[in-house]
Amino acid sequence: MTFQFTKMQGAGNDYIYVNTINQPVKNPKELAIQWSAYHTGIGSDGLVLIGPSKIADFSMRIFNADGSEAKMCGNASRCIGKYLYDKKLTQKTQISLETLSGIKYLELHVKNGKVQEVTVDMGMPEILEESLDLSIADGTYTGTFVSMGNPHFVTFVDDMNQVNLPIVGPQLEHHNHFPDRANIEFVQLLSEGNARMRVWERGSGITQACGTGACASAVALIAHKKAQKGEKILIHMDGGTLSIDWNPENGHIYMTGNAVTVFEGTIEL
Ligand SMILES: N[C@@H](CCC[C@H](N)C(=O)O)C(=O)O
Repeated sequence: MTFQFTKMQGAGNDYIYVNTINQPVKNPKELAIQWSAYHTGIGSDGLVLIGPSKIADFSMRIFNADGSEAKMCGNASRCIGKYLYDKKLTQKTQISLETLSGIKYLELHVKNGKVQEVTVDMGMPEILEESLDLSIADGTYTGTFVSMGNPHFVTFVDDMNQVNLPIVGPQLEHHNHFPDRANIEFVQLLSEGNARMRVWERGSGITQACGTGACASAVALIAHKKAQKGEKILIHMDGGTLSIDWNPENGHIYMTGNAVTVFEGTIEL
C-alpha cells in the first residue's frame, strides 16, 4: 500500500501533509513517529491530516514527531490554505478550518495563481499566568503561560546566545506544573516591534519556527508592555519571520506568513 503526501514548510516548520478525503489514515500517531524520522522516514516536525468538515470548509489534525496530537498549529494552518488552493480543492481565498481548538479563518494572498502568504485569524489568546517561576535543574525561569489553543511558556531573555535550548527546553516542557507538557519559547526584544524567538516544541523538540508560539510571544510582549496591541510585531525565528497583530477591537490575534511546497512524494507502508 502506498500513500501520497506533500512536504510543506511555513517559516521552516516542516510537516508531512496527507489529504484524508481520498486517503483515510487509520494510525496517524504511529505514522507521525515513523515518517517524521529523518534517517528512516521522510523527515519532518510531524504529520498533518487534511480532512472534510461538517462545520467548516475543511479540517486539520496535527501530530507532533513523537505521535502526540496537538490542538492547533499556526504554521500548518497557513500551509493547508496553500495546499487546498494550489491543488484546486477550493477556489475560495477565505477558508474556514476546523481544528481541535475551534474554527480558524484563513485569508489567502495569491500571486500568479499560487498562494504566497496566508493570514490566519488565530482567535483570542488566553493568558493563564502572567508571571510564573519554574525551577529546573539549571535554575529558575520566569515566564508567561499563554494558551493559543495549545500551551506556551514564554520567557524573555537579554541574549538569546546564552540560552541552552536543548538542555532547558525538555526540562521546562516536562515540568510538573504542566500536566499536558508545554511548548517553550525564549524571546529577545530587538527593537520596537521586532523580537527574536527560539522554540522547543512539545513533542517535536527544537523546530525552526512555531506559529502559535510566535502569537504567544507577541501576547507576552504586550502583557509585559514591551509591545503594543494593534501594532504589528515581527517575530524572527530561525526559519523565518511571522507578522503578528493583536486586534484591540475584537481581541483576536492575526498571524501572517509564508507557506511553501517543498516536494510531493509517495511512501510505501
Ligand atoms: N508548530 C506548531 C505547533 C505544533 C503543535 C505543538 N508542538 C503542540 O504540541 O502544541 C505551530 O506552528 O503552531
